[in-house]
Amino acid sequence: MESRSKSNPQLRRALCYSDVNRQQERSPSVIVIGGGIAGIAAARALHDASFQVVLLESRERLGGRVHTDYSFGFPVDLGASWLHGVCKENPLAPLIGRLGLPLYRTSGDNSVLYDHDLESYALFDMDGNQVPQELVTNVGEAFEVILQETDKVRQEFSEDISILRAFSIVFERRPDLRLDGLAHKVLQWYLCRMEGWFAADAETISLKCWDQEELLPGGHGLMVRGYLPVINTLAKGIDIRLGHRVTKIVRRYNGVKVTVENGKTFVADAAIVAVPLGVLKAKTVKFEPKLPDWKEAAIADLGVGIENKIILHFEKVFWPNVEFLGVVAETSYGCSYFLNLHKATGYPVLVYMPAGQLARDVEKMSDEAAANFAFLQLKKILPDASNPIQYIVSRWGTDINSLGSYSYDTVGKPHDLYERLRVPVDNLFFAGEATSVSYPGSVHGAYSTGVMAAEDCRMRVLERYGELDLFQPVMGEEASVSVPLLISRL
Ligand SMILES: Cc1cc2nc3c(=O)[nH]c(=O)nc-3n(C[C@H](O)[C@H](O)[C@H](O)COP(=O)(O)OP(=O)(O)OC[C@H]3O[C@@H](n4cnc5c(N)ncnc54)[C@H](O)[C@@H]3O)c2cc1C
Repeated sequence: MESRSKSNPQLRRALCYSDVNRQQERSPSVIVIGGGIAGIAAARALHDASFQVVLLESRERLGGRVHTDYSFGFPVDLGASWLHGVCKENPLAPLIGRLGLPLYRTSGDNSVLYDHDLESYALFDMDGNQVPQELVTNVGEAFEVILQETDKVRQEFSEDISILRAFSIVFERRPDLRLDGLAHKVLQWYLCRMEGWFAADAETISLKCWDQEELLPGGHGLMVRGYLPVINTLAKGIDIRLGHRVTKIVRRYNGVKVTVENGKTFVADAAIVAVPLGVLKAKTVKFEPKLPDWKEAAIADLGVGIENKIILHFEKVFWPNVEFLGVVAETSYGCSYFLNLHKATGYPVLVYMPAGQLARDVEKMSDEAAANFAFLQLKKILPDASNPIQYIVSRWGTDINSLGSYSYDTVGKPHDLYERLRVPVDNLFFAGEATSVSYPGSVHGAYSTGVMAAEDCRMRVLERYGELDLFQPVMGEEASVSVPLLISRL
């Protein structure tokens, strides 16, 4: 047979063709739904493990809640912009290091409360007077004591309550911790930043669970050139279909059938569902048979918060040379936060970041009104501020591709919801930030869930094929190459 094929090129071609065909028939296949960091990480891993992979993404762009915009002529992130955990243990560190992407560290602290070091705090009252640094530091320390006291409340109460309720119990018990005047407003600002971390208001954040996520060492670093290069690198060579909004996922014992908006269908051995929690909550993707009750309950019970960015581009810098400008107020709702991108990138840009109810209210405005609103907050502290020359407004809460910014624990719901969201259902695997038990609401957490779902899927599919040793493990050489991170503080 072999010698015959050598002597007859036509027959040899035919054999090769049928070999390829057979190989392709045998090659396990997976559909990845959602082209955010989690979906792309899963697709990359399975592609590298010789699976046939197709990734279906509803938008006309990749990245999801990683969205680097270049319309100002330089990169600005409308979604994620920090690497939380600037250290080699961060699962994204090898890739960021290899790409030589610089990071600007805003904080060396590993807490969820401080994404900026205390010395870079520049807070102002509504009249534009800067709050003395000593007061900012003292109130910061008082805030930590209050949180320690809330821990005692947590131990005593069998039922979960909100962070806000816990604060008022602490103030009833420890009147000495109550602050007045300017100090009270600074405290509200700290609360406002805490709400920003969860993208939710203090009256909805769970006292039992607020500090359950893990924090990597190394503090918080801004991706100076934006997050998109990470997405683009991971996506290289993958069969990606943009503008493919999935509407239905049918699972059978021998595979899955996925339907997109225009009626086109895709079949494969398994699927990885990496759409946001907000999209799952909205039930715009139908599952057949329906998802088990425990999965549906987890989708319903886990919270999804809103944080937005209003990015203001000015002709030149007219603000103080600090990492951020904060406006303190009587309530956390009234406080403001402007990230000074000029510090990290050299471009004259301020990013206003409302969260929770304020973010929801700002989303009801037109882009122009939202940009004006942000500018008015700035005018309160810098009356001579010149008008922005350009602006961009994000709408993560109402965008049908996200329907929220990131997940958080709401009052009275168990912390194991993240795990329940992750657990596969037959040949459906789940990935995305809301399935990350250790690092929910983050890019590196979402990335890890993609890699993990890919590994679970690979094992499951290959067990069925009975060919476990034929394919490479999903974590290939990339993970082992270590290049140090480029970290700066200008
Ligand atoms: C304003 C903001 C600031 C943030 N800041 C930070 C930060 O500084 N650092 C950090 O670590 N994290 C941050 N995060 C969180 C981080 O961005 C997310 O945790 C992470 O990007 C989520 O990735 P994902 O893959 O789980 O989801 P996504 O990125 O949302 O990906 C899901 C994908 O599914 C697609 N999709 C939706 N519906 C369908 C459908 N029916 N069919 C097909 N595709 C569909 C979406 O278009 C999207 O591309 C921030 C988020 C926001 C919104």
